[in-house]
Amino acid sequence: MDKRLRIGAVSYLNTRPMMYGIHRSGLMQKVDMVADFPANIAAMLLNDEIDIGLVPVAIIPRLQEAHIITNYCIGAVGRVESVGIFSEVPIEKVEKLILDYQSRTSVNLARILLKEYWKKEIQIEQAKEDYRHLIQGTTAAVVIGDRALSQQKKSAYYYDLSEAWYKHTGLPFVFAAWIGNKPVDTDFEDAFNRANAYGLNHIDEVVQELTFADYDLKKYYTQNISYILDEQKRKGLDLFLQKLTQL
Ligand SMILES: C=C(O[C@@H]1C=C(C(=O)O)C=C[C@H]1O)C(=O)O
Repeated sequence: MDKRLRIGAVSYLNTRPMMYGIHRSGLMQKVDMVADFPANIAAMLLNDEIDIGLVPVAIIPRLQEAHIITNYCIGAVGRVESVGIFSEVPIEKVEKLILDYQSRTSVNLARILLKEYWKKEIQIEQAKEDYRHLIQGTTAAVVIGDRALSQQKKSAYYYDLSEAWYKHTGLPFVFAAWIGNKPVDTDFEDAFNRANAYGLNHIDEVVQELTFADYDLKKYYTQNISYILDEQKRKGLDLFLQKLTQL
């Protein structure tokens, strides 16, 4: 039986190098791809509407089975530039934090860092729809993805959560990884690895296809997002999952 695999990916700019490789590989004849914001891809994997997703790692404990596949992820070693707390006042003065409805990992990272790194208790509110106009006075918000790259031009203060994590733990951070909710055939995983690698080896071509005024994408893909899921990233991921249970 030849069942098509259903794959979900994050629709942000940060996945474009991976998508470049996947779309140019033979895999597209074997899979159905959907793209959406991270919280929606997470819900699809949890509901078994997809078999593999580039999902926020914070949902790993909620999956009955979580198989991390490929050697690639959406990670960062230090500043990521697209995940942060935005505010009009310094963090010491912030009284309320609104959490991005598109995120599952970074909103929990913000809560961990507020507790352990900034050592600050504040009122937390979950956003339901666009909320960035509410960043005013002592109300701050977590914003992720392309909107965060643009928000840096608008808000007076930006606290990069990957940088804060690095200062706090000395480890890289993994935001999202390719995760299957059932075992994945090794031939498929090998081909998927090659497809991701192909895209990451063609960053100049990826950048040429895109127009984005608010940030230098070549810099974003080569100095901010760190795509290789190596030992240090796995350590960072394990530590994050451990801290998540203590929230
Ligand atoms: C680095 C990023 O990582 C993202 C953050 C996620 C989250 O907070 O749940 C999920 C997927 C990633 O694409 C970003 O969006 O800028």
